[in-house]
Amino acid sequence: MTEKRPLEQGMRCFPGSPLRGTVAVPGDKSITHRAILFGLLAEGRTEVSGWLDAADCRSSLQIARMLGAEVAETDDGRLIIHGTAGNLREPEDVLDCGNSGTTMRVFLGAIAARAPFAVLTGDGSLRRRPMRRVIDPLTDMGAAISARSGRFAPLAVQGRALRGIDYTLPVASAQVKSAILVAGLLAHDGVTAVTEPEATRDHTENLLTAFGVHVKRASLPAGNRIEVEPGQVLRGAAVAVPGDPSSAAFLIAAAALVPGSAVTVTGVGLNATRTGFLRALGRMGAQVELGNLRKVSGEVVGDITVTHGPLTGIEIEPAEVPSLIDELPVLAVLAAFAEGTTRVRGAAELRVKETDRIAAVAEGLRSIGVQVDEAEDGFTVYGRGTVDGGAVDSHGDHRIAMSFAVAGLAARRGVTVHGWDCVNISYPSFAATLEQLGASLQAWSE
Ligand SMILES: O=C(O)C1=C[C@@H](OP(=O)(O)O)[C@@H](O)[C@H](O)C1
Ligand SMILES: C=C(OP(=O)(O)O)C(=O)O
Repeated sequence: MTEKRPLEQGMRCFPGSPLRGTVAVPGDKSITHRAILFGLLAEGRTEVSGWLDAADCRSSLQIARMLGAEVAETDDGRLIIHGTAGNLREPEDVLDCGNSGTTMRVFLGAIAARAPFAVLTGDGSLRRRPMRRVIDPLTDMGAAISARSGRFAPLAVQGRALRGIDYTLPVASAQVKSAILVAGLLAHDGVTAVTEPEATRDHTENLLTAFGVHVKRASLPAGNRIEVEPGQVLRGAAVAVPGDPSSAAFLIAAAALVPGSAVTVTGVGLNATRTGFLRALGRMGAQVELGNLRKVSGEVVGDITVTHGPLTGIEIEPAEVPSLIDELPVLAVLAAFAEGTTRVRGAAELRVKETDRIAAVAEGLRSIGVQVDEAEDGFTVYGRGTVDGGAVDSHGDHRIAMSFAVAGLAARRGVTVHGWDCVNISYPSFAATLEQLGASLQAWSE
């Protein structure tokens, strides 16, 4: 799990003054990836405001350019994309997805249907993540994809005319759902239908609609069924990306933990497939208020205000896991400061993220004096109201680094996070925003 990483930043996070103020968070990572991909596939001009300028989305942007999109970045932070109308160019070099699972899996759906030949790779973490989950259904659609050891990146793809598929997701994954829907849309013939037994984030469905695609959605006893007909043209669109609720979760958690805090995070995406963390926090007894609710580019957006207060342990049920999957590490930190036991089950997917997040959460919590049990599909945290502190390894995983930074703001001795650079994957301004709210942090080079 540990890789030697040269010249990284570390971060010391101390308990101190209350966190107070009103801040915004950077754009939603999932929506930014999709806006870039659909801008590449569309006919005409796509304008993306509020996009997430962070390493993962830069991987998507670079790949979109290599596949033929013309992209300009304006001084006021918009992307102007001139699309290819689905005629992808053969990239001259390997497509580097960096650390981004979403880039590799979702772009693969388009590449398998339309790029003459392409090779996708990524960093050491991404090259260990499972790819059969996208390779198998795309192969059933007629795709020609070769993978290292049959299941890992690098992936070599020879574009083919694909046919539609009727597919039930074996794992609740929005990335897999999106890859299949995109491939289905670009297929030569046949309707594509995806059934998801558990609801996953539906930004692909919402954004395709904004690009003029007819997406049929039904809620059936077996789960959501989403259908697309091939041959539909994506038309360039104006997309306003809301703030990322998964990034906001760290600020919200910090405000809930640090005595005397009151923080408002504005313009956050509140799509119900993403708000499981807020619901869980409410069950823990936190004071969470939503305001200024509105709809922007097909997504519900609003402001979240959180004030500090005592928390109690809760149960996270398997069915709610997809709605808070990326927030589970920071929820584990909240659980450590709560009174009582918090149990998470049905979250085996955490083991195949940027690192094994179950192992990393358990190791990190133990390093700061918290009792925790690991299960194959989750963890149990024994909260005692207070936490001692210590030093934690991020394992190069942005969500682990930020979760333990939050712990440091409330732990008696603070927390030192080794391997801080990875925060640039999704939230480069995280430390600056915490400091703006009044947090005490100290960076150093390792
Ligand atoms: O579709 C997406 O944008 C994402 C889906 C989730 O992954 P899975 O599809 O692997 O569940 C999530 O963990 C990831 O951060 C982003
Ligand atoms: C799992 C994540 O992203 P990805 O799968 O795109 O690497 C994440 O951001 O927590």
